[in-house]
Amino acid sequence: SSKKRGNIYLSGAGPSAWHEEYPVAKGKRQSPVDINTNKTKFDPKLAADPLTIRFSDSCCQSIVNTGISFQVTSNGAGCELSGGPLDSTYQFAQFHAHWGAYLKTTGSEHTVDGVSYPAELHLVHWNTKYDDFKDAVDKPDGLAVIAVFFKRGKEHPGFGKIQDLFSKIPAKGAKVNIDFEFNPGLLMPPDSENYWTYLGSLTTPPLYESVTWIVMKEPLEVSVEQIAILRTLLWETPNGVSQMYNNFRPPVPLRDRVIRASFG
Ligand SMILES: O[B-]1(O)OCc2ccc(NC(=S)NCc3ccccc3)cc21
Ligand SMILES: [Zn+2]
Repeated sequence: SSKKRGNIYLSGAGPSAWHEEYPVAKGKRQSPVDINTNKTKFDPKLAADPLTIRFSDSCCQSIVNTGISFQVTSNGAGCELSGGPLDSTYQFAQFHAHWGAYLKTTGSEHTVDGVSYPAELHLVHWNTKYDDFKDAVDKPDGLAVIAVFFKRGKEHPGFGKIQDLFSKIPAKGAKVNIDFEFNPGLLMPPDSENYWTYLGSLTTPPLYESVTWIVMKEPLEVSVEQIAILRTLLWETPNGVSQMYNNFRPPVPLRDRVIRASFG
């Protein structure tokens, strides 16, 4: 039943079976991938035209439980991305995350030299050459996503303000307004100059090959309790409603791609 199939990670064989319904899952520019730092290529052009990341205090409107993550949605006002690998201006649409299970080291989608982080944040932007997000979402240059790894360390009070809303979105489709100022720029690591970039895809069905990935080299520190709080979100599983975790796609083959680095 559709209820049973509700959870794309836990129904059937999970991510390894997605190709049955979405053949593009075995495509040439799928994500996530392992970032083998011995095979990345420094591109001085990326440093010559620095990535310009602009966020504002007034750009986050609401938070929703999508059934596979939380999602903070934005009308994009004053939040734009350009430069670096991008040939156009991209507007901020939403951020969400992927994470692992208690006491496990997995959780992120991208890995670095085969190593996972406990969680990975995605800040999603769409190319303003298109009319809107839905028009951009399946175009080869349609989306640009900033990925920020989470690592266990000191508490991140800013992210904590978003997590305080989790109890208000207990089930798939639940949504509340964000009635305080939250600048997503708070979620960027101290050094956001150093990143890797490559052409890839959505990491969840429909897996559109429409994403220019910008993966920050430096992780963001959050507390171990904050990682645990991610798992207090709830989702449907074949065995009923339970804690949300392991909502990540493991890395897929890089195929004929080179990951470029903005740093030497
Ligand atoms: O790979 B990601 O998890 O991180 C980056 C990212 C961006 C977007 C999505 N998926 C979306 S927006 N699907 C809904 C939708 C699907 C098709 C049309 C409109 C709307 C997933 C990811
Ligand atoms: Zn994502």
